[in-house]
Amino acid sequence: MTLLDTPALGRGLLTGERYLAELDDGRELYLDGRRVDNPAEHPAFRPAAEELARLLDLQHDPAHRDLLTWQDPDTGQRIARAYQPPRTLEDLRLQRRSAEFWHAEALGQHGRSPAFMASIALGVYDFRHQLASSDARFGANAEAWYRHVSSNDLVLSHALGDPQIDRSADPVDDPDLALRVLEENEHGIVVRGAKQLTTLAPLAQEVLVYLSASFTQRRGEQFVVWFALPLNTPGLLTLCREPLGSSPWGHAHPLGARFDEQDAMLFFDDVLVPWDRVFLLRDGELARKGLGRINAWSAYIGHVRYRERLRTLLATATLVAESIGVDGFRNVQEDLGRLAGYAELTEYFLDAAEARAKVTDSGLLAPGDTAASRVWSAEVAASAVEIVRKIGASGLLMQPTAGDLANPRLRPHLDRYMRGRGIDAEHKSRLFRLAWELTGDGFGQRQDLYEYVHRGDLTRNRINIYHRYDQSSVRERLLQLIDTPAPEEAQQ
Ligand SMILES: Cc1cc2nc3c(=O)[nH]c(=O)nc-3n(C[C@H](O)[C@H](O)[C@H](O)COP(=O)(O)OP(=O)(O)OC[C@H]3O[C@@H](n4cnc5c(N)ncnc54)[C@H](O)[C@@H]3O)c2cc1C
Repeated sequence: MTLLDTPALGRGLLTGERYLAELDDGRELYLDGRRVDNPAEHPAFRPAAEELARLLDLQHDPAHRDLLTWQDPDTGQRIARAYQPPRTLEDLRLQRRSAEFWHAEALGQHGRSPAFMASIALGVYDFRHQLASSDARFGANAEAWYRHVSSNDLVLSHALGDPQIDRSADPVDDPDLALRVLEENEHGIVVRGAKQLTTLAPLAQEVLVYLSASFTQRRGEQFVVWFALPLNTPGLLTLCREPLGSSPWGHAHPLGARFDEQDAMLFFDDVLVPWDRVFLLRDGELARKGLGRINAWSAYIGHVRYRERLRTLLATATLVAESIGVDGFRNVQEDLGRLAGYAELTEYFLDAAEARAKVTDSGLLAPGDTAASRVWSAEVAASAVEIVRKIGASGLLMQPTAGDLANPRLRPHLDRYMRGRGIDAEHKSRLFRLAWELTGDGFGQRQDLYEYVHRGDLTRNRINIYHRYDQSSVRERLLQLIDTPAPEEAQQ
């Protein structure tokens, strides 16, 4: 059956159980040089997969179902809220509230929540008429794929970037530098190459492959392609990075243990992409135009997550400050105020995206573009983390392990000298380890790097804002002022 025959009713909302079972799909997944048969059963992936499963189950909880899901009036089927095509401001705000719920549960640590990727699938659906203008089949494919992923509630990942081999070279001269279309045949296109860094790929069901802005401007049209594939497609290899979620030293790594989404390199070993899964081919202009369009909702959902991450950093910094009695000092309160200001600003940006929402050519309501807020988010990310590190200082490192706390010879010393203000040594060590996970250890560093780069190249984003910002009226006024003699000059 091709995607175009996808029935209007899929298998419906995922349950945690179905999600975990479907990860056992025979995909070619590698960790540390070894093939992983089933990520849901592997100790490096299981905790994060189970956390996703727990959150997916909340969609079925009568207490949350109406917020997290939407009943499609045409089919009667419930789909995840993020897959709902929004037509009114109320629809958009419900998507925001639903994402707020998920990201509050995940403390802002899920960059690739299913909702984030669902909103990109929604963007592909919204852009279908433009895709059809390039090739009628591609518009129909985009619509069928959206129906397939939304009605089956699939967990998705996305891959945009080329492998980091030589950024000064052109793929036309060395085709390994970018994923390319090797041939077109009656079944589809055959692609060869790699994509660098696809978050959640080991725990997702499908990957959407497209291009970031700079890569759409390349010379060879064979490098311009958008498509989607299940992660168990023959010839598709997924290589994981080193896991960051577990520690040999036991207690209190609550974030890494639950939220290490994994990042992966994808190798396409002459992979056949069936025609019904191709959305765009050899059209750089359209790919460039499409990037902002298909990410309109994900930028909004991504901002909801960022707000929650800032709120988590603020609450952690406050708890740490209180636990060592520095919360009353002016300089510490100033830093906490700076963090609180960041969190508050993210809320204004979300309100602005709603206030500037526009109806697209397909009739959906897309959040307004607040590109400057995305640049700002990357700019302040490091300073938000820095505040927690500054307040926690040496305590972020020097905490007893579970073994230390269980040692009767050490324990009296720990209780006496490693307690905090009003808290015992064990609670303090758990709190500070969480703060270290957020801001210092491998997991924290990964989250920090994510914050800096995941919105795309900061330099390019700043240049884009500069180019599109309308300065004409103030320029005009300044030029008039320069050309008009000042009163004292006129009298001379
Ligand atoms: C944790 C994490 C998760 C991510 N998740 C995803 C994901 O799910 N899907 C996905 O597609 N991507 C993902 N990314 C990739 C992310 O989008 C890229 O890291 C980002 O776009 C920057 O690209 P790069 O890492 O290849 O850096 P490069 O492009 O290699 O840049 C390296 C440095 O060189 C500079 N540079 C590069 N080219 C030029 C040039 N032409 N002129 C001047 N300076 C230049 C850059 O500014 C930068 O400082 C993720 C990245 C991280 C770290």
